[in-house]
Amino acid sequence: MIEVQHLTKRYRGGTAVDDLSFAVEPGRVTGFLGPNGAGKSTTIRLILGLDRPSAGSAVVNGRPYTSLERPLTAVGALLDAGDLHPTRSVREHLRWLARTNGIGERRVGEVLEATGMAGAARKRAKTLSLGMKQRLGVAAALLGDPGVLILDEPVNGLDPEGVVWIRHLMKGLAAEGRTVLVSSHLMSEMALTAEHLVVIGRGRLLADTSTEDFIAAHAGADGGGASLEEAFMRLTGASVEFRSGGAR
Ligand SMILES: Nc1ncnc2c1ncn2[C@@H]1O[C@H](COP(=O)(O)OP(=O)(O)OP(=O)(O)O)[C@@H](O)[C@H]1O
Repeated sequence: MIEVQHLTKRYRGGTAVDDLSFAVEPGRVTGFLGPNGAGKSTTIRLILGLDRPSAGSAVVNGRPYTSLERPLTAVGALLDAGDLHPTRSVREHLRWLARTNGIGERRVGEVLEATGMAGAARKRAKTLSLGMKQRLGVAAALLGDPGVLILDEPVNGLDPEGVVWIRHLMKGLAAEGRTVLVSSHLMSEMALTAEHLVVIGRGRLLADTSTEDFIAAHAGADGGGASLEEAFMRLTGASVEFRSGGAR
């Protein structure tokens, strides 16, 4: 379980996360949505102890991430899939992570199989496609068999087979009773994957509800046939900071 309470992060230029409170429950996939610049990545960085909050707190299983003894066995995270040592191979990267977290060698083989990366185990990081880097990032997140998974834009760069694979993977992890928080801009994919949504805009909480209720609550005047994309755009319209010319 992830609990965020009155979380605030101010930068010189403004406030990225503004008095944000929500909880991510185990046993379901929670989609973390918001327009560009809404504060999703900053919130995730604060949960993972990669940044310090200006105020408020974020805890995983009741404890700040930085106080977890073997963090990879509690929380698996995919942030920037490109953040790899360029000349290290796929297997070496996972071995290094396993070694530094007290995780046995056998688990490396298991996550390579689980992510479809076994055939690419000897490839160097710099030669991987974006989709393969994403798969390696997911493999690293799964390495410690954690009860909590945080995935920032995991669908980026995946081919259609990969999109279906990650969808089933996330649902399967949630069905095992794990806590799964996933950020994405792909509303059609989120509609298929996330049972619950936390939606933010300009660093503030806009909605914390089931996907079904979210769509129903923000349906158009006629009420029928609304998609998650339409509901999202209706709710976040006022929070969008970057709008392309000609867009409504
Ligand atoms: N290190 C930083 N210094 C200053 N401002 C920052 C920093 N990191 C993020 N911000 C600002 O905080 C706000 C939130 O950014 P963040 O990356 O968290 O949004 P996001 O919801 O993840 O956006 P996107 O969907 O585009 O990835 C933005 O206005 C961004 O410019």
